[in-house]
Amino acid sequence: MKKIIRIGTRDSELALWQANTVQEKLESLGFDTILVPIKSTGDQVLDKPLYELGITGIFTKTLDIAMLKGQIDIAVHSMKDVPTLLPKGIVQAAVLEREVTQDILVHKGLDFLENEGNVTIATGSLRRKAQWLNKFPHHNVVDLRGNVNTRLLKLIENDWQGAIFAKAGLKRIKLLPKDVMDLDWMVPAPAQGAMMVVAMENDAHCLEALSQLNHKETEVATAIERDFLRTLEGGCTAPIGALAEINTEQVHFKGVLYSLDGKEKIEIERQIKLNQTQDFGSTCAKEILANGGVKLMDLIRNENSTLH
Ligand SMILES: NCc1[nH]cc(CCC(=O)O)c1CC(=O)O
Repeated sequence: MKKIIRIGTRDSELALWQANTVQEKLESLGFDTILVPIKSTGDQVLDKPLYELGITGIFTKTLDIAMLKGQIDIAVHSMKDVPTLLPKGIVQAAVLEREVTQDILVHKGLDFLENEGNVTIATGSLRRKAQWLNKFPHHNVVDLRGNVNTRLLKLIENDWQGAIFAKAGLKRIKLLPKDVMDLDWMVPAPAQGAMMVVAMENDAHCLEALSQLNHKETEVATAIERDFLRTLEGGCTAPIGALAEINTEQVHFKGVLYSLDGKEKIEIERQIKLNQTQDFGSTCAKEILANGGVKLMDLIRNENSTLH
């Protein structure tokens, strides 16, 4: 009998769309699959403390646990939500071709850009908040959480001028409004717009199947961005953006670190040959750390610990 690949996914509309895409690709290659939607409650218990297994990401934790318990074979994630260090035993098995990378502002008219009055923009992301405040220091930025659908509803219900989203997410579930503002000046999150599929490192069958879904260019670009993030953050969340773009034989990289209030910014922009990208992301991060980044990261760590 053929082994059926159990595909674990969160149950938001975007997560299901992404898992369906992986399912269709595997099926068209001749693999048998089944979707296993799992509520992302994060409160399931294993016989070992989570930190011992290296389980951290709030979006990925539930699926990691299901996989370690043997309830699913593979899991599909938005790659930008995946912590840079994977839990023991779980490996990156495929990265799918990237969607558009940029952030967008969903708004109710752009007259606020000329207004002197109170402007309120909503986002739950430190990175987006810092970059917005750097450009518009007099605006208010308020917190906005929940999945994409919830956040769109909250924007409609509240008296805000706009909210920031990843264009890829809204495009995928066909909720991208006609007149959004592309924020091309905003540096996206590392791996934004890409999907990662993980599997158990000893599961040869799934690893072989998933290798056929891997998109090499996206894998290279996201590896650079995540190396940059891993070296810079050291396990703490900070306003960090990174984008590697490949044009034939060249990679163009831009990385930024902001203070939480957006007033300070350290950035790096570099080109490198496509065949020389080994350690490139972490080299760029080390340069930021040497240019005042160590001090800025210390400050962010202190402010984060007084907030929580
Ligand atoms: N943090 C939530 C999240 N994770 C992935 C996406 C969108 C898809 C992507 O960026 O790959 C989103 C929503 C958003 O940022 O607006």
